[in-house]
Parts: sequence; structure tokens; C-alpha cells
Amino acid sequence: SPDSLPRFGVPLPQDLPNAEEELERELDNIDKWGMDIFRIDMLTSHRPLTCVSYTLFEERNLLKSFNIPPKTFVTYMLNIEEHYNKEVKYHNQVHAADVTHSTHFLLCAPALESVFTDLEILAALFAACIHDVRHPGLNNQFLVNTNSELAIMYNDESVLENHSLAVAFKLLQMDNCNMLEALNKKAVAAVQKMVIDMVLATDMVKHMSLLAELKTMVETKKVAGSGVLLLDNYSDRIQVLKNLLHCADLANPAKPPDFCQQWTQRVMGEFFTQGDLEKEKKMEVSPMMDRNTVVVEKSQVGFIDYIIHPLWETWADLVYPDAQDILMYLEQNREYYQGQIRDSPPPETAGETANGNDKDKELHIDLTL
Ligand SMILES: COc1ccc(C2=NN(C3CCN(c4ncnc5ccsc45)CC3)C(=O)[C@@H]3CC=CC[C@H]23)cc1OCc1ccccc1C(F)(F)F
Ligand SMILES: [Mg+2]
Ligand SMILES: [Zn+2]
Repeated sequence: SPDSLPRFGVPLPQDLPNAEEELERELDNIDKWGMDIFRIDMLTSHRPLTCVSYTLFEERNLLKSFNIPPKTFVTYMLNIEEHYNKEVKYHNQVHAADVTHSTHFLLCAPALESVFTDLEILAALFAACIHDVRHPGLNNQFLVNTNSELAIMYNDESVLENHSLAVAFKLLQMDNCNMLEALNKKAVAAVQKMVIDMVLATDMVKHMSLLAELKTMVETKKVAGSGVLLLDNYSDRIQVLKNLLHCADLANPAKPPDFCQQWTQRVMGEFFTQGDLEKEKKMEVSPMMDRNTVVVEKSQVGFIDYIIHPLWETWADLVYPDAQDILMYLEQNREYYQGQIRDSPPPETAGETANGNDKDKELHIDLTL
């Protein structure tokens, strides 16, 4: 019947004869780290988020478990997808679909089997879907420095993250969009709180404290007889979910090389566009956004050494041995970028930089630039 949903939730491109089989083949990899989200973006006429989230909610039986009418779910997700900015080169619906898929994969870790309830899984996938909605392709610092409407609205505090949350919950109230309508008030409140906690934790200013807490949790890790993590209070449970979404948001350097390199091109495109705008507005150009000075490969090595590897190494300890393959991709990508740096120095001895400075001090200088 005309109002029945397309098989993957979204209409497929008419000019691609076997789009449906191609898409089915890509989605067969939905439980694998190497799923090709860029091909899914192409095969769904740029609606990867609705397609991937619909496929995941069906696979996890979440629509039935929470009486979510499929039509309502798809209407809401298409609405969310529309509110990601296609002109933005990195923080668009493809990134949201990628983070949602990575969130699903991390939740599948054997160490987390039966640890989280369906409600918590729904909240984590929902948070991933909406975590960057209405991202303008500009960072919080720019919005604060330019006294933007958004920075005033949110008093300079996690401006983008607050905005994405507000937009997502506002869209839930539109016609035929309330996918949580069948949940009781208590469950809706619980989901909303978890989603808010997780999305606010994707603000990079929270990174160091989030990682410190994760390290403490790993050191005091409680494991059940079956080997799964023991998380017996909200604080521990939400802490793992915050770090899980943060890892999914910081997964690009831990993906197969060609995907990692595509994400790097996209983020450079977005950051340089901001740098150009800062130049145009006679502002001080953010050091990492100046196309005339940034050495992309060096940025990636610094990003991996100071942010990505410490986080993923700690996550891998938490779910040991489930994230070992991810760590392998990360180390492979780090070596690739290091090798791309022209006349790159000899491999450093542990903890020392070439001129004998302590690495962490160098990080401090780097991060405060
Ligand atoms: C695929 O590649 C990236 C994906 C996402 C990000 C994201 N970056 N960040 C920040 C940007 C500022 N950061 C730093 N500033 C100065 N010195 C250092 C030293 C080591 S990090 C760091 C910390 C990370 C975000 O907030 C984005 C939004 C949320 C999550 C992650 C996003 C960064 C990617 O590539 C690296 C990079 C690319 C281009 C320019 C700079 C960088 C750089 F290496 F600098 F990060
Ligand atoms: Mg974000
Ligand atoms: Zn993101």
C-alpha cells in the first residue's frame, strides 16, 4: 500500500538499477566495524542516518519493544536528517550515521553483553543520531567569540551540544514525530536525562575529565563471573555510556585507512572554512584552522597521540579483549600519517620528544594554542 514504508526506511535513487541489492549488501556489514557508510550515503540519496538508524532499531527489535510505530520513527529520523546541514563538510548526516553505527558496534562488545537495558540502548542510539543536529560547521569558541545568538542563549556553555539537544527534543513534538509517545512518563524522563548527559559529554572540553574517570573505572573494574562488566548504579552506567558515545564520536582515526582518510579530508574542509571566515572577519585565526599553516599529517599524529590513542587504549582495557582490532587500525593509521610527514624524524624513544622535551608539556602548549 502507498503508505507502507520502503524496505530500508528511505526511497532509493531511481537512476541506480540495483540500488536495493547493493544497499542490502552494505547493510549486511552493519555488525562490522568496516561497514562502508559513504557507500550507504550514496545508495540512499544522502539519507544514511534514517536508513542506518531504522535498520539498527529493527535489528535490535526496539520498535516492537517500545511500541514505536515504524512510520513515526522514520518520519522523526527523516526530520532530524533534514536538520543536519548538507553544506557542512564534516558535521553532517553522514557523521551522525557513522557515530550511530559505531555506537551500535561498541554496544555489541561481549564485555557489555546484557549489561545495558533496552531503554539504555535506545537512549544511546538516539543520542548518537541527534548529537550534532543543526551543527553550523563552526566550533563553540567561534560562536562565543562572535557573541552569536546561540552563545548568548546558552551562556557560552557547551553551546553546540545544548543546541543539538534542544532541537532534537523540539522536533519530537512535531506531527507524527513523537517516537517516544508509547513510553510512560518515567521512561521518557529517564531516556531524556541519559541522552542529555551523553550528548553534553561529547563537548571536547569535557575530554580530559571524562578520560580520567574512565581510567579510574578501569583500575577499579568489577567483573561478573561471566566476564561482563558489573555496573550497579546510574553514575557508573551513564559514565560508560558517555565514554562509549565519546569514543564513537572520536572513531575516525580507528577506522580502516581509506575511511579514516576520507574523514580527515572532510574535517579539514570544515575547519579551513572556519579559518577562512575568521580571516575574513579580521578575527585571530584558530591555529588548527589556518589552511596556510596547518600540516594535516602532523595534526592527525598529534590528535592520535594526545587524544585518540589514550582514550581508545583505556576503552580497550575496559572491554578487553573486544577492541583489539580497533586499536590495530588506530596504530596503522598513526604510522601512515607519521610516514607522510616529509623528512619525518626518527621514531621517538618513549616519553621523550626529539629535543628531549617531555611529551605532556608539549601537549599542554599544543592544546592551549
Ligand atoms: C578525522 O580527524 C578529526 C576528526 C574530528 C576532530 C575534532 N576535533 N576537535 C578538537 C579540535 C581541537 N583539538 C586540538 N586543538 C589543538 N591542538 C591539539 C592537539 C591534539 S588535539 C588538538 C582537539 C580536538 C573537536 O572538538 C571536534 C568536535 C568533537 C569531536 C572531535 C572533533 C579532529 C580531527 O582531526 C584532528 C584535527 C583536524 C584538523 C585540525 C586540528 C586537528 C586537531 F588535531 F587539532 F584536533
Ligand atoms: Mg559535537
Ligand atoms: Zn560528532
